Amino acid sequence: MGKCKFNENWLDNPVFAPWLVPVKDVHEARCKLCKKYFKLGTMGVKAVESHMQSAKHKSVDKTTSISHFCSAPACTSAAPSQCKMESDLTEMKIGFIGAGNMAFGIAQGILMSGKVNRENVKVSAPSSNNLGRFQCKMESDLTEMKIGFIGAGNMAFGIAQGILMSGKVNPENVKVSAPSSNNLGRFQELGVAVTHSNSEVVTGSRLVFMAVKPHLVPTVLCEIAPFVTQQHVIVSVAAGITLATLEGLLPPDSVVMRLMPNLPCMVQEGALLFSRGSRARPEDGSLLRGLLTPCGLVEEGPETWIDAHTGLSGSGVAFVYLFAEALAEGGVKMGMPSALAHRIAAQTVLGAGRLLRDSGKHPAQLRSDVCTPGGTTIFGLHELERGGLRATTMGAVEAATERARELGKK
Ligand SMILES: NC(=O)C1=CN([C@@H]2O[C@H](COP(=O)(O)OP(=O)(O)OC[C@H]3O[C@@H](n4cnc5c(N)ncnc54)[C@H](O)[C@@H]3O)[C@@H](O)[C@H]2O)C=CC1
Ligand SMILES: O=C(O)[C@@H]1CCC=N1
Repeated sequence: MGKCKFNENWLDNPVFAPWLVPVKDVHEARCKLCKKYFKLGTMGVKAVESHMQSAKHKSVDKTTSISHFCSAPACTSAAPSQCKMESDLTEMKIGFIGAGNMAFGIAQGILMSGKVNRENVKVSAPSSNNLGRFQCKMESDLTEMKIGFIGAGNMAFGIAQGILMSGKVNPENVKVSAPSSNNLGRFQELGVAVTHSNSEVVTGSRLVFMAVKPHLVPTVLCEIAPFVTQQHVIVSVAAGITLATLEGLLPPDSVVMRLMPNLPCMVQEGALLFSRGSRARPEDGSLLRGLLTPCGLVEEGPETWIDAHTGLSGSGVAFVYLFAEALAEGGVKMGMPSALAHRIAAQTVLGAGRLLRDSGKHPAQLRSDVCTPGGTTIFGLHELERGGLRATTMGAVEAATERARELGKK
């Protein structure tokens, strides 16, 4: 999916106009009230709406709370004063005749305001074709959804932090389980509930992330199976563990998905790929995507890609860290203070990554842009080629992918 650009028309929206500012990078925008840049990612205007719904923004933008109702695309021409005439939105019954894109856009906008009660909205259409997304979207109002994590390790924390930073998920609706209290403190600091009981997480959640080490997944699935119903969505992040294994150990008709995230979800710059199990509907995929979008790039693909993504990106993060460490140590070897060299290496990796992603250029093109003929870079690149960096890196992705496949067979 392409990355969204800033649309000048958004500035005509009276709800956005008081705070939204375009910036040099067309894939970003700035909130002048929060003094914060935020990415448009693949969400476009939804990212703008999402920022507007964040706790931080709401805390500084008290004056526009009523006009948030107008944030749906179809409401952009309505003035805030018109909206204020509707004094009791929570009680109002709202109907849509027709379930097309415009109805969906308006419904989504008014529900995101949090001021309209989902139960008070009804949609009619002659066929059920378009109705699923209304049901899914209404049901999935993320602020209401109960989310569980089984396993309180690094990856569970990364995802929890990513989704909570969006402000869309209420920390009170999140619960995490682990057998010991060792890792639970940092979750409590996020405001989420903790327990030692996996079954308590399942019974109290609609969507459950299975985030234990792969070899523990079968044991934990058998433990929770009696509590899993068709209303649950079980999302495993365990490397290698296949959808067939997950479905085979849970009750028939369980809705299961397989997700491979990576650690930068923690800073909302993850790269995530998921696959739906045989009983997971497209709406379940949309639900997961909607939930995880604040964690970074979220893609859906066939299950055969998940192990490759594990090698390329799940593990790939560690390969990049190794390279960053080596860059810094090169600087130290050449006489630079260690702390400074590591700060510069981190910034170099970050800057190179952002330019690669945001320019859309092939890495070979950017590499060529850095190389002055007869200059420093080509001498350095020659050394890397001599050392087989490219082949070694491809081999690392292959080895990690094969290991994921192997884990899945156990
Ligand atoms: N760390 C990473 O960068 C990534 C990890 N993953 C996957 O995420 C999963 C978790 O990995 P990490 O978070 O790195 O591991 P971790 O070792 O940091 O966390 C595992 C957690 O599971 C808990 N646990 C152990 N037995 C349990 C049980 N019976 N019931 C409930 N919780 C139990 C542990 O107490 C710990 O909190 C693995 O399956 C891994 O393949 C996927 C992508 C990236
Ligand atoms: O090393 C592992 O097995 C996990 C999966 C991908 C990243 N960490």
